This record gives sequence, structure tokens and C-alpha cells, in this order.
Amino acid sequence: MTLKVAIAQMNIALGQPEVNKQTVAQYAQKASEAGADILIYPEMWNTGYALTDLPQLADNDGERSRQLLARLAKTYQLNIVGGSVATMRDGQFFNTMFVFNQLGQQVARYDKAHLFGLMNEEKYIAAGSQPNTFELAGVLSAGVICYDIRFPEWLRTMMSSGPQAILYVSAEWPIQRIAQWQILLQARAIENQAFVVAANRVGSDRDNTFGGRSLVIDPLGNIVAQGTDADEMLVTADIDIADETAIRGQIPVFSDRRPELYR
Ligand SMILES: NC(=O)CCC(=O)C(=O)O
Repeated sequence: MTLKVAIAQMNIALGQPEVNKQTVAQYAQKASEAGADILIYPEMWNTGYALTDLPQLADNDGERSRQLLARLAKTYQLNIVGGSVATMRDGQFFNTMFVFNQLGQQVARYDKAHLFGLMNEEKYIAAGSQPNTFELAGVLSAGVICYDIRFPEWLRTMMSSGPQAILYVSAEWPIQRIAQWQILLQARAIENQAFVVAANRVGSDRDNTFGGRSLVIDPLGNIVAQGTDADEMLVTADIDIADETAIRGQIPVFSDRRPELYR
């Protein structure tokens, strides 16, 4: 089965959800024109890392973001991995991913599990603790957010139940660590024998310049498509999920695992 995946490598206006909503809508139209089956957005696209302003800016239970994403999914018949958005729930803030199928139905919700201390994320945001696997466009997938990628055991927990793709969203991956970003993603693709589709933002905020280089990687770790390090753009690629089945058959790492040794 061949799927066209699209990544919205967008800039994010710090603390301006209404501006960012317009950008998100523009990328859905572009992805539809490009014939995409799946569109993926970056992390914290509603607010950027405006962490001190979350009481004013965070989306109550993600409602406004969910309404927008559901409408875009339905209008353009796109499967959408809605990046992540700053949400508020029960008096706490979360960094939350919502996923919608092309009928506009929500198929997943995930709160980022590993919070990034270098940016004080844990001082403002509560960590999630539930894994995130879902079926999208007929492909069982796992979804994680930014710093989560540095915890291979977290992804392995999810990938062991059968997903064929890792749909990964980031925003705040700065240009000075962009080489690490690429290596980590290629490693996750190879060790999990899965496609990786990874969105990163471009542009700057008060503290950082972000490094783009959104990536589509095949299960052997080869780069199928990539964004530039600085430009806003839609990155697209065709991926053949049948390839991944063949690769898992050749080197059966999942059945060769010895979980009794891993403590
Ligand atoms: N927003 C994040 O989780 C950033 C993670 C990051 O930059 C890293 O190097 O890890």
C-alpha cells in the first residue's frame, strides 16, 4: 500500500493561536492540493513555547484546536496528526497530540510523556503517562512528541504491539542540535524497522532558532524526503508500507527480543 505523507514545516507565532490557526489551515489546503493521505503538524503549534502565558493561552481541553483539526480533516479528506497543542485540563497544562481520520473523527489523544528540563517545560506542564498507538489511513502507528524521541524504551513499548510507522512531532528542536535530531530519528527507524515521519518547525522565538529538517525515513534508516533547515515548506513523500513488512521478515528483531533481560 502506497501512501503520500505530508509534513507542515511551518513557523509558529509565539503566543498567537489565532495567527497559527490560519497557518495550519493553509497547510491543510496545500497538502490536499498535493494529494496527501496523511498530514502532520509540529509540536505546540497553537502557542509555541509561551509557557509563562499558558493560563491565558492554553486551549481548554483542546476544544478549539480539535474543532479546527476535525473540520480540516473532513473538508480536505485528510488524515491529520495534529502536531501538539498547549491544553488545559483539571487545572493543569499539557502538551497534547490529537489525531483525526479523514472523516474528521478523533482517533487518538496523547499527552507528552517526557518533559524537556532544558526549556523548563516541567515547571509549567504536566507529563502524560499513557502510550499512543492508533490506526490511521489503514496503518497502525505510534505517535510521540519531541523529547520523547530520546527514550527508545518508550517507543519500543509501543512498537512491540505492532505499529509500522512512527509519527513524530517536534517544534522546539533548535538548529544547534539538528544533527542529533537526524541521527536519533534514523536510529529509531532502524531499530524499530518502521517508517518515521517527523515534523519540526522553523523560525525563532525569544530563546532559540529552530532547525526544520523535517524528515521521512524508511525502515532501513534511509532518508526518503527532507525539509531545509530554515524554510517554511510542505515536505511530501510516497511511502510503501509493504516494504516495511519485507524488512521485518529479513531480520526479525521483534521476535528475537529477550525482554526477560531488559530491566
Ligand atoms: N521541545 C522539546 O522537547 C525539545 C527537545 C530537544 O530539543 C532535544 O534536544 O531533545
